[in-house]
Amino acid sequence: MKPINVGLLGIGTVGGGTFTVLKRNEEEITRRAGRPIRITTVADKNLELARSVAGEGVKLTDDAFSVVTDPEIDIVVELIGGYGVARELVMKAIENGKHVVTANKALLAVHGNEIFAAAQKKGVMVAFEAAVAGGIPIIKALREGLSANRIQWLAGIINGTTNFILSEMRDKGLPFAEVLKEAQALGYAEADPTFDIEGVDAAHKATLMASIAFGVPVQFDKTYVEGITKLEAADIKYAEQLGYRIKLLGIARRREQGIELRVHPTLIPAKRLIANVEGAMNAVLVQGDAVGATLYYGKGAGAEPTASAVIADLVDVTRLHTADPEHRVPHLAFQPDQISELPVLPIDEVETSYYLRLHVEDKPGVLADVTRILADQSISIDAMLQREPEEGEAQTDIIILTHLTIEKNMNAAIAKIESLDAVTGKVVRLRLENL
Ligand SMILES: NC(=O)C1=CN([C@@H]2O[C@H](COP(=O)(O)OP(=O)(O)OC[C@H]3O[C@@H](n4cnc5c(N)ncnc54)[C@H](OP(=O)(O)O)[C@@H]3O)[C@@H](O)[C@H]2O)C=CC1
Ligand SMILES: N[C@@H](CC=O)C(=O)O
Ligand code: NA
Repeated sequence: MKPINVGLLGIGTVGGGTFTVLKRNEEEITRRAGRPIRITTVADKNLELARSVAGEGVKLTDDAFSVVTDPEIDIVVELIGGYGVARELVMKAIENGKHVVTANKALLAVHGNEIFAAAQKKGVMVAFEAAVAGGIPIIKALREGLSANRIQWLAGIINGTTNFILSEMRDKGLPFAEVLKEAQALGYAEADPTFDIEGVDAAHKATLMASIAFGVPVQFDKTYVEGITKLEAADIKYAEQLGYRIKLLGIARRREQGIELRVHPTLIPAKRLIANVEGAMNAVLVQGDAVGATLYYGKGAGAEPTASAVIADLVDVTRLHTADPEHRVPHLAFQPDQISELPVLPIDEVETSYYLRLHVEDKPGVLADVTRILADQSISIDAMLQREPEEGEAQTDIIILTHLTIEKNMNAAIAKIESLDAVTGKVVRLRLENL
């Protein structure tokens, strides 16, 4: 059968992995797709590197635009990354009637509405399994496997770099900067690693999952984002003492008034499966009304795990490209004319439990003042831990875990607690989910 022709843009970590796996498993992939999938052209800025990965028999160019306009190319695989040239290339590819496969979550989280609308109009597919949780087929699960369900919430460890950093810091006591360098060397980190450590990459992925789960437009600008750079070793230690682990979670939850969409370090009970996801591994929990809780676990970054998702998309697109565009699974799972208006709630309206660390003077009455302030905001306490002050020490830490409350009530309580004379410095506040 006539091969389907693929143009690959960017032969770095994921592009290289895609090339290797496609070649290694060529026979099985062909049998699954129904026809050979051939990368006929590769565009990369570094032609020497491209030649060393692609070998002979593949056309090489440093002009990616010549690939997206090439009439011989059926599918464009965009693995350059970023919002700049990648956006122009994807839009141009769509304009030229090419299907697109991309791992670029940043691009889709920011420009997804425009890109999916253009693809829909042109009758082409934009497939992006690799963009969320790398090799884990979470897009497939959300778009197709769980289509009978009203999805209530999802929560995931969806950034391998930060999970790797948190694991190595906790288990080996290594410093942040050293572990980040290792994550970069292993190919996990984004070109700009602040995207990883400041939670932006996880927010891109959470944004995409929320749109598919709830049938709302892609709204990265409404997502609350907090990374791991302000996390302190003391809080990781106190959390452990109270039976919790801290993970950077992407959370999307349906509430009556709207959708919670947030990324932040989160305390999770240490016994839960998701609390034990270590290193660069990813895991996503999805709660559907019919199926209950489901958990997806695997490698969320790295050359071949991500290539696994890119190639699965290539197989899907190869199978479906002759199908009537109206009868394909919609990009965001719901029919485009039935996208919901349900708003994304501001962080002030989010409902969660909290971990608070207060640095206080060790004198009578402080605790009574703090508990009164919390009670005034209708916040009830679940657990408390007070560190015994060392010999001669005048100050100590109090750790408080609360039951569910609304973020704005917690903000008001924290402001009042910080104004107490006996409380020094800022109150450390982390969110806690009893998933
Ligand atoms: N690495 C991972 O584990 C994962 C990555 N992703 C996503 O996959 C995409 C690719 O990531 P990754 O492979 O890690 O990135 P790399 O930086 O390793 O690869 C990108 C490649 O594209 C090349 N490139 C840059 N600009 C152009 C251009 N204008 N024309 C042609 N080639 C160009 C780069 O060349 P040069 O180096 O010379 O600039 C490089 O070889 C990103 O969107 C990323 O977010 C998704 C999941 C996991
Ligand atoms: N930088 C990302 C790569 C995959 O999306 C991560 O660390 O998870
Ligand atoms: Na995936």
